[in-house]
Amino acid sequence: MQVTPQSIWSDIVKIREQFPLIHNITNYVVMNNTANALLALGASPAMAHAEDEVAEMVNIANALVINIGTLSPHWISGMEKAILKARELYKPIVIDPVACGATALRSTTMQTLLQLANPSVIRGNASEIKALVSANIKTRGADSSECSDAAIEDALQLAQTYQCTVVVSGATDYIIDNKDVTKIYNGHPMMTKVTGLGCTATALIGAFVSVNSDIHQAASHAMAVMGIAGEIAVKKSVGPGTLQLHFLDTLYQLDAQQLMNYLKVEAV
Ligand SMILES: Nc1ncnc2c1ncn2[C@@H]1O[C@H](COP(=O)(O)OP(=O)(O)O)[C@@H](O)[C@H]1O
Ligand SMILES: Cc1ncsc1CCOP(=O)(O)O
Ligand SMILES: [Mg+2]
Repeated sequence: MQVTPQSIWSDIVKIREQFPLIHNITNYVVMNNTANALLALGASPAMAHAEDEVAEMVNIANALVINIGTLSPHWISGMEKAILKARELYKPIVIDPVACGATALRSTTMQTLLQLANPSVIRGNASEIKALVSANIKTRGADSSECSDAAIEDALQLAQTYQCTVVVSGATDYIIDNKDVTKIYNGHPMMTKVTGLGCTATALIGAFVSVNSDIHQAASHAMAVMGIAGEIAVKKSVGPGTLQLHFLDTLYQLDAQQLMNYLKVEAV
């Protein structure tokens, strides 16, 4: 398994040709942004959380993204139904444990959903990944209070527990499973000043796993695209407001040459 400009580009072409439907049960804060990011990449987003329709939506979707950013009881039931249907149909499930460790509701819900889901990928920042492993870790909210390097051991443990790929995002993005560790060095600190770019990363992972069954490679491709689009967009931006706009436009215009010019990856 390698992560190269060519391997990333090959997946982007597939996404743009196949227009995969990505079903997101996500949060109020980022719904619009993540839908737009999926469209800009070339995928087709659907945001649906009602208990009465999620199974039908999963039925036609190519991947399911579960994000616990703004939880409530009915949403949790919807997430459970969607997960059960996705498992029945062998569709990939990607999980974002937003602010896990900040409140008991988030931590307990996440444990229940993870056991139910058998996820393909869990993507969080360092604080969230650590909180998933140790119940005594308390986080301050959606933003990480630690560097991604601090969660490598926890990510490995999580990957072993759920037999899945774990992504820890941050200055360096770590993509970790039982066998491989991939590090992506792309990105820019200003990305942490735009709410929802972590959730966007998780949604893009959904798009990549829908066209690439090598889950570790697909997740690495998504994080590389996030970082590269972020870096290019920052150059055109004067702050987080314009970064949000330029990020979408850059994603839409991303080409093979830019991947060659910008990719900074290391496989361990
Ligand atoms: N210090 C940083 N330097 C470069 N890129 C970063 C940095 N922090 C986060 N990113 C990038 O921002 C995106 C969102 O990641 P992150 O901020 O860790 O997620 P979250 O919003 O869930 O906390 C990712 O693509 C990540 O690579
Ligand atoms: C701020 C906030 N609060 C609940 S969900 C959410 C968005 C978090 O998005 P991200 O983790 O991608 O910054
Ligand atoms: Mg997040």
